[in-house]
Amino acid sequence: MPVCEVCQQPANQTCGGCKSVFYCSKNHQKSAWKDHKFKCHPFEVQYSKTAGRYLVARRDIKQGEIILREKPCVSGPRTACTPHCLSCNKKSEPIKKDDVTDYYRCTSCNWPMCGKKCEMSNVHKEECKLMSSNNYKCTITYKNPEKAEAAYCVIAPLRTLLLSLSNPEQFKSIMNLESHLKERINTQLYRVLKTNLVTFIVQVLKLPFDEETILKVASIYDTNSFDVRSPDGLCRFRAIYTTAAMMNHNCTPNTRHIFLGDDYTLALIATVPIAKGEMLTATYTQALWGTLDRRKHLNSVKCFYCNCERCADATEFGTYIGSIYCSICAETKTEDKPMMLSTDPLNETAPWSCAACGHSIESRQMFWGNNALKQDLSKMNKSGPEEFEKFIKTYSNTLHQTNHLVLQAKLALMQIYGNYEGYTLAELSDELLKRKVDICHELLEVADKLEPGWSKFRGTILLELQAAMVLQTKRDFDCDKITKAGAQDQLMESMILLQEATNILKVEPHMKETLEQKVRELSLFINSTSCDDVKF
Ligand SMILES: C[S@@+](CC[C@H](N)C(=O)[O-])C[C@H]1O[C@@H](n2cnc3c(N)ncnc32)[C@H](O)[C@@H]1O
Repeated sequence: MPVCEVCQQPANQTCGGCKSVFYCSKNHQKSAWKDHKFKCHPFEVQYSKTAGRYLVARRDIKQGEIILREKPCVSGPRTACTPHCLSCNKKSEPIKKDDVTDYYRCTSCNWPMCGKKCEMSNVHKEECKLMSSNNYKCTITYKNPEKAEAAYCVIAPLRTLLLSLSNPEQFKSIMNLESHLKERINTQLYRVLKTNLVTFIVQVLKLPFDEETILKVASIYDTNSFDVRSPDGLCRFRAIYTTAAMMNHNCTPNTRHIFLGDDYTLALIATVPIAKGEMLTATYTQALWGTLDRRKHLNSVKCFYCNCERCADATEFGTYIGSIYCSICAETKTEDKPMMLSTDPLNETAPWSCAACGHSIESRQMFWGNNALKQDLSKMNKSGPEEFEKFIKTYSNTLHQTNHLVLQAKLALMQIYGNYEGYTLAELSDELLKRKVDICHELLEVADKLEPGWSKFRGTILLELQAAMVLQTKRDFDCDKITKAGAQDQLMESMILLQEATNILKVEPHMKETLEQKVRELSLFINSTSCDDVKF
């Protein structure tokens, strides 16, 4: 018989939030809430030999439910980044004084900061005192503001090490996280850290930590930290959330996370219904990467090979996102040209072959080909559609319509058509408007398979799609391509998409009001179309 959390007497009522504690009465549940609310999670930590600790649902979790809210335990700049303020993490803006351009700098330690307020902030106080008392001054110069500065690699580990004095409990919980130091220690990055970071902590700041502890902290960051960005994209840093860090990876995750408020509280959201006993998963990679790239990335930055259902399926749930057309069968005139597929997707060295003609290539050739085209994509002029459209056309004999590189080009096009200068929705020709709608449909079909449910990816596509569809309906009606009843049906269809986009995205910072406004505007418009004399 379970016992009451408060009085230890037999209890038959359970907390509905976590289903893990019991109470004998409503009164005792109420009195315990002020402490329990910080521990009331609908999940628990379990362990497996192959994947370490992971989170499992203790009860059924609804789609869209916020599963966890957690404040960062510790945070700091990324290992190498362009100058950012050490306090508010905002990208540093140069200022011009007496013909000299430079950043505002902390008057004690010389690190680029925003101004006096940031310089005096609590987050910077301790590290600044320590650096100044050891006569250390930051040597970053204002030369190339876009250069990633390796000097930033010392700050986040330093802050974590200082926690051992100011908050030993928190320090302990961080040191308890997976580090993979053994796998990282002989890498190029850790050889550099051994010189830079360890020297800085031990010799410059004269702190009493050994090399292993210092590198373990760096390694814990690399394994567990979240890449945090402010909604406007100006602030970027990494932070450790010790509970969320228990979440394992899956290439088709069932959660997504957002950062809320000035303190960047992490909110974890269920993107699909999660049944009691199921693992809660996040993705540590990109949905629009093929299996070869995802598994290589996970192995190099998180030290494991993913063996999830998507990785094990050579077709990646029928999307064929990592595949290319067979070069031997390329001339086939049919709609379904044969594709090259990995003969063993969980083995990155396995050859790729064509089921139709048996032609086979080494996986390294796939890597090289992917890398070369990825480089092309990354260098493209992102302010207009021309280069992305040309890319898709140029490689249409090799890359099929849902190949990952083509999808990345289409994602860029979805954003450009309808949003960029010269390509706003109203400025798009009928042909380009149709192009936008078609691209959105294609991306949505892939998103439904690879990031289903309430993922941000699906929400964003739905929002773009409905806006383009509404305009297309107006234009089609105005030139008598469709009847009024047909137009109303299409608008209702757009409304369904908009409502789903709203459900998915309204939790994102600053999105709720804009989305609700869009729903109001579209419903007013739909109502107005029922008048007899309507002109759309
Ligand atoms: C952020 S931690 C997650 C919690 C971790 N399992 C632990 O015990 O602390 C990331 C590490 O978990 C492990 N991991 C996460 N997802 C995994 C998966 N799908 N398969 C195997 N290991 C995984 C890897 O060791 C990875 O570096």
